[in-house]
Amino acid sequence: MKTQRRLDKPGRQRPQQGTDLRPNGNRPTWRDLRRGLALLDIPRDRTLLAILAATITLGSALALAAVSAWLIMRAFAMPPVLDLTVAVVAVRALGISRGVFRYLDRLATHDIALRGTVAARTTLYRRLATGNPRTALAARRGQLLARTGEDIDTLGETVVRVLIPVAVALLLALIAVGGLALISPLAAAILAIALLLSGTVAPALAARAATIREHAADTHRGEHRDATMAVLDHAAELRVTGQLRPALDRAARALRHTDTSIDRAATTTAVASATVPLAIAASVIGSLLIGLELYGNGAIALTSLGILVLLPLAAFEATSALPEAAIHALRARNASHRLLGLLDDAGTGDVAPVASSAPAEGLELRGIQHGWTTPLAPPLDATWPPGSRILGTGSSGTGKTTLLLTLTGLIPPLAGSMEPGWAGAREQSLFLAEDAHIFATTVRDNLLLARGDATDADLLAACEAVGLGEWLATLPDGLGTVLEGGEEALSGGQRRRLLLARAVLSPAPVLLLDEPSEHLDAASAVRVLDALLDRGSGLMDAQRTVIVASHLAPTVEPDEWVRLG
Ligand SMILES: Nc1ncnc2c1ncn2[C@@H]1O[C@H](COP(=O)(O)OP(=O)(O)OP(=O)(O)O)[C@@H](O)[C@H]1O
Repeated sequence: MKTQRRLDKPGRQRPQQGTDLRPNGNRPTWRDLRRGLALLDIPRDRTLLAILAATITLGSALALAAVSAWLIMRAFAMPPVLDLTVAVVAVRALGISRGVFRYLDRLATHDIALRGTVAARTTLYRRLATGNPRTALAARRGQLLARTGEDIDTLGETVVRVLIPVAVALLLALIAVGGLALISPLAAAILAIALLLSGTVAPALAARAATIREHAADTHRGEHRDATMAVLDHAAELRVTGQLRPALDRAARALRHTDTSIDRAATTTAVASATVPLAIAASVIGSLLIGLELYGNGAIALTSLGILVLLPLAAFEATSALPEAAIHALRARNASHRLLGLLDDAGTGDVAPVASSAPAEGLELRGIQHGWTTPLAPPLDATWPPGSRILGTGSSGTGKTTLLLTLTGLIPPLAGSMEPGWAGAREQSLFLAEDAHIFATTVRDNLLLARGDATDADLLAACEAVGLGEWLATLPDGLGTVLEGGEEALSGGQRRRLLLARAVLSPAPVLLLDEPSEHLDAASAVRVLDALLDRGSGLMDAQRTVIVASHLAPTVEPDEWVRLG
């Protein structure tokens, strides 16, 4: 009995949510985060500037607290007003410098983060483009988007949310403790301990709570959802086989575990949240008691007593950002782990990109078996000299696209070999995927992708050859017309023809086209297929090898049929 739905095509792995385990099962580590941060290429000098600006920002708050305390206490003694003016001006200056330096700090940190994400994205794109093509082909589109989008953003934010705040908290703690030590070393020691506790215990607890929550979301909530869906989808069968009660119990148990985990996470979060105010209270009360005693003995002035009490309040501003930093560090560690999975899978990026001017050598297949995990067809032996016209047919899912990807050298075959080899195949061929991208730019730029040095006359001739001449004549700016929204600006048939024009323009000696007639009306579809398979049609140079995958039957006879399923 089928109790679980499988939505993916067989062979494709569903990624886990949250704490993403790599396919080989290993878990994210802090080393992953270090390697991930290296991708950001963080410049040392800019980072130091950002830390300086952020420290001055919070340092201004600290100094503001000290000067205000002094001012309050001094004003209490009602001195001549001129005694207070310097302090009053200092309070204003510190208030302004705080705002100014916060702005500079934001500019500097965001600059580092944004440059970092650009660097990481460039590395990832380059690796995907030039590394093992199977990595990008096997990943689902959503997965790639998440890695290149969200995960790299999370990694970039680590600069703003973790690295700079931790460095600033450390610096500020040193300054505050040092400043307080000038008045009372004992009060400074208490402040140091309180800062250490709130800077380590609270972040550790916050991170622990986040891990518990994530684990609950990954496992128990997933179990609950699966068990509930099984009951909802198969209640009748489960009742007949006596499995309904155990299935309901399973769902209830998973829900209980989810609730327990969430409660545990909430308790841990509550303790983490209480740690910082408790540390502040301990430090302030300690300072007050020490200060009162010192003041009573005449060892310090009233103004120093004020500073002793108010300074610790401001000293915790930097540490209070650390629990959030710890949670983000965990998130960035997981993102880094997923990214590195993709990068490592893609390899070192030393596979040559497709060069389209290689001479045609033809193809010689010896026992090729194509497939992702298991062979999709019996071994294929063939000799296709330059200029061959080959048609791969078969119903949906029989492996036509996979065969083309294999012959282009984009995914390795499960068995067999090919002349001119896989790198050679990549160099001499152009694969035109069914869903090849149309960019939201001009018609010209969309065509120049296939051959950068083509003239407007070449582009117009290619459009004419694929039946886009009339359409092009109606466009306001002809080749210069921008396709707003990319493929949304085109009908399905126009899109196919534009892709076909790319194939016509491309100088690659071997062309592999996946369903080139899709979305065309029935008569045009067969006409296009015939033109591709007929060497004399003039659509493609007679010396180019054209391999087409299609579920349609042409009216001309190709040089060879490859029948799949
Ligand atoms: N990226 C992938 N990763 C793993 N398996 C895949 C992948 N793409 C396709 N497959 C599997 O390979 C098999 C053949 O798929 P393929 O897309 O080659 O068939 P097709 O004949 O081109 O189908 P269609 O006519 O529907 O496009 C299917 O079982 C499919 O699930």
